Amino acid sequence: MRRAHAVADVRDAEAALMRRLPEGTLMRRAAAGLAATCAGLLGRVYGSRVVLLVGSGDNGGDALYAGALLARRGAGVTAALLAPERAHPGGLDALRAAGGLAVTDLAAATRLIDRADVVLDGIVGIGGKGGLRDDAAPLAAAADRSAGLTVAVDLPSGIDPDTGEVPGAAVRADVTVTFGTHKPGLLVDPGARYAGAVRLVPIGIDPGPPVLEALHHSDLAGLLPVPGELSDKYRRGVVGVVAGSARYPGAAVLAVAGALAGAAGAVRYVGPAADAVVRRFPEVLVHAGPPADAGRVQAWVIGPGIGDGSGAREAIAQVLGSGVPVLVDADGLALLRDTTVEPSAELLLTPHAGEAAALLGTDRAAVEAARLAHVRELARARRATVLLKGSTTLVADPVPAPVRVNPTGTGWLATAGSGDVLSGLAGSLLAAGLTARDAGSVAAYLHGLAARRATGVPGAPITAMDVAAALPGAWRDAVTPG
Ligand SMILES: NC(=O)C1=CN([C@@H]2O[C@H](COP(=O)(O)OP(=O)(O)OC[C@H]3O[C@@H](n4cnc5c(N)ncnc54)[C@H](O)[C@@H]3O)[C@@H](O)[C@H]2O)[C@@H](O)CC1
Ligand SMILES: Nc1ncnc2c1ncn2[C@@H]1O[C@H](COP(=O)(O)OP(=O)(O)O)[C@@H](O)[C@H]1O
Ligand SMILES: [K+]
Repeated sequence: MRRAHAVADVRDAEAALMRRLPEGTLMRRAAAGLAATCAGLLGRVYGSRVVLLVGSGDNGGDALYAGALLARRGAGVTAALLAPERAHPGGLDALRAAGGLAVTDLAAATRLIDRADVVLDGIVGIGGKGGLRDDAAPLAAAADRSAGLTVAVDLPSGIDPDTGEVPGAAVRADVTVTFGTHKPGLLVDPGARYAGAVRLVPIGIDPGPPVLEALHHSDLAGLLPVPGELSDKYRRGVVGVVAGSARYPGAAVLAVAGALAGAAGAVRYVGPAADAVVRRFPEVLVHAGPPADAGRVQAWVIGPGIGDGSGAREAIAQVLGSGVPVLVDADGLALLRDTTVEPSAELLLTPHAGEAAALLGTDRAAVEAARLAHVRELARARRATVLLKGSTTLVADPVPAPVRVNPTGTGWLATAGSGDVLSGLAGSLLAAGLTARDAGSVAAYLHGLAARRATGVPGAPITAMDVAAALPGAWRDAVTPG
């Protein structure tokens, strides 16, 4: 599991450790990791051109000490000081002693950036508030234009470390070297898009419980169910899928395709698209009446393509009161707004940003700009586990717990119907006994992995059915050791 910690907890942990260590130890550890990464990126350090963007805090100090280490190995290092009178004094002395230069003329610095092999962004780190200030923004733009690599120190300056919000201009890094632990803003869009490849340099801190966690391949085997010797299809779990309509039979087929690739022993389809479903998947049990008399299921998926007619309203009331876990997606989410039935078991909602915005009474852009805040708010308000889809998929619980962030996926997943496959898959995992939190995050992981397998390298358009077809291979990948 990859974990990210709140800035306040990082600061407390750093303070606790610093009390036990000689002064400057943590900054030296950070700078050594940073310099080693830069050296690896440069290949040959001797004769290379390195520009440091140095702000007024310890983030600039890290950059200066790393610059000193590179200068000692023969790099030509120049520091552009954004706040000359407040630049880290020890770092500045170290850089000068190693033969590096410092400039305060930012126009001159911009010209150096144009020709740099590596630009180190030490403008701000976890102390940053708001977007980049006016004097720093042109340097960030120059680094973006330069053919050299931009390496962010701790995090790209201008992104909010705790949320990933990007309120103004920000540095676009190719690589981010972060210290001690990940910061949430490095894992959540839009901030994550600015971070490039993230490398973690351990500095020995223990910041306690994380606020964000990302499943790793090695976590999947422990979460995915495996049938035992005494399993039968009912013990493995039956997932009921209420999806599709005469107008949208495809949504039913896609949700069922996802459900069949999950862990349930059987899929029971309920709705008016049974013919289309059985033609494609003869193994599915079908029922044309309401969910209440469809037979036993261990979890329901309701919503894709069901519309907003009276049958759909009745169905959602029935499944919410059924006493088994329910996943609500797509049209079902709109119906949820008017439903008075209290869910009688775990509830998992799977909105995209637009659907989440409608439930929260805000607009899509607001949700996309502050995904973490909105997914938490929706989980609290609806007392449900919420899987917010999109460029960064997040899963939040209604009770305080780290939010899960999905590390897999590809932009090619933004294709019609892929969300239906995801809801079927997650529902199938719910029926197999996973909690809403695990079902949602494991489904997002496998779905993203399947999409990557389907699109290949360098990538090409894929359909939702391609994603469903790639799920068994993704599952096998995920449980293969090593
Ligand atoms: N505290 C520690 O023990 C360690 C801290 N380290 C480094 O120290 C950093 C944190 O240092 P600081 O607490 O000094 O904070 P920062 O260096 O992140 O920034 C603080 C300074 O930046 C200014 N500032 C805030 N927002 C700004 C903006 N939008 N544009 C321009 N300037 C802005 C503030 O006025 C303040 O002077 C970490 O990110 C990390 O790089 C590392 O050396 C590891 C150890
Ligand atoms: N920019 C993106 N990058 C990665 N994945 C994305 C992106 N946009 C959407 N997705 C994923 O694609 C799927 C689309 O689901 P959804 O929005 O419900 O579409 P549909 O209703 O057509 O099925 C979700 O799994 C979502 O997380
Ligand atoms: K930085």
